Amino acid sequence: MTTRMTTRMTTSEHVIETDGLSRRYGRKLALDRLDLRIPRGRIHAIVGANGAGKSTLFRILLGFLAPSDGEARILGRDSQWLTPEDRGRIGFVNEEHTLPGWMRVSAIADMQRRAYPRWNARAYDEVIGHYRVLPEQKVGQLSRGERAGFNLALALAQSPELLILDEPTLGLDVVAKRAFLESLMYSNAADDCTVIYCSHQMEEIERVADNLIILELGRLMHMSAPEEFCARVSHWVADIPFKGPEPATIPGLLERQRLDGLHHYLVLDQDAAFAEFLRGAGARSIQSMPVSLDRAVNAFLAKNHAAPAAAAA
Ligand SMILES: Nc1ncnc2c1ncn2[C@@H]1O[C@H](COP(=O)(O)OP(=O)(O)OP(=O)(O)O)[C@@H](O)[C@H]1O
Repeated sequence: MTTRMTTRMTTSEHVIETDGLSRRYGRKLALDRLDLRIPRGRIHAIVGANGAGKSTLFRILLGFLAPSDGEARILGRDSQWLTPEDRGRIGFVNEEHTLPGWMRVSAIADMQRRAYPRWNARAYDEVIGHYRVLPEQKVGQLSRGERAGFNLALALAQSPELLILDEPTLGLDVVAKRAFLESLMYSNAADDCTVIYCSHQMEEIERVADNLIILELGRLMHMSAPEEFCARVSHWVADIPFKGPEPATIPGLLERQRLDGLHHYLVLDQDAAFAEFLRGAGARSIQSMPVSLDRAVNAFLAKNHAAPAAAAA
């Protein structure tokens, strides 16, 4: 009795739960004992370098791939045993925007309306209204941006509890990307569901995400509000004669550069004591400044820094 109650409570709090989730492809470990809890509500961004394991994670969560070890639950269900009803509670849009090119927009929308009992025509109209998509057009005739918008309209009209967007704007130009983000951010339907947004586009993450999840080599490296992550990374500029300190001795070093005779350091988890370190290395002047999310995440990923995961929000 107690166990069942606990299970139910956990499922209402988290849309995604993985415990020791691993996935091997031959000798390659794509997910490495991943423990991830994504709370219900809001927009969660998953970022990671190429090969970090994001697509593998989604494929397991959607039940298309089996774990090698561990467990994955989505909306409280074991991802390997999803029923059609469970799947109806999950919307999924990826970069391929795979819909039959020969079918008309109106025919697909009708088909989806019949397939999903909680079909929300207002949400569909609201999102598709951002695009110049005509009902009589065939999917194959739509531009990439229109196809992305059409997919988003279909996914949101399904009234999903969870919407997974896996690089939805890949290959779109700046105008189409903006249209996609705006139609997502201003959709009332998106307010009612938890969104998981996977992208390499940091400016998109900056605009939409309430929670930033960083994966690296199949492991959880960080999870917090984006601004909290930004606060972990600082940029220091020091006027140090000659070479400056040895990289291996610089605490938290992510990235260093020498520009116009000044030493620039991007460091992780350093406070005022870092100025002391630079002074000790012979710095005559020191300046510190905040960094953008884009720079912070890119430097973090490039460094392959083995920081412990922050506590789940
Ligand atoms: N079918 C497969 N067979 C062998 N190795 C695979 C297979 N699919 C993925 N991998 C490997 O698993 C690792 C994780 O791949 P995955 O596609 O999940 O990463 P990703 O984070 O989605 O990358 P990207 O950002 O480039 O899409 C990679 O090293 C990849 O080479």
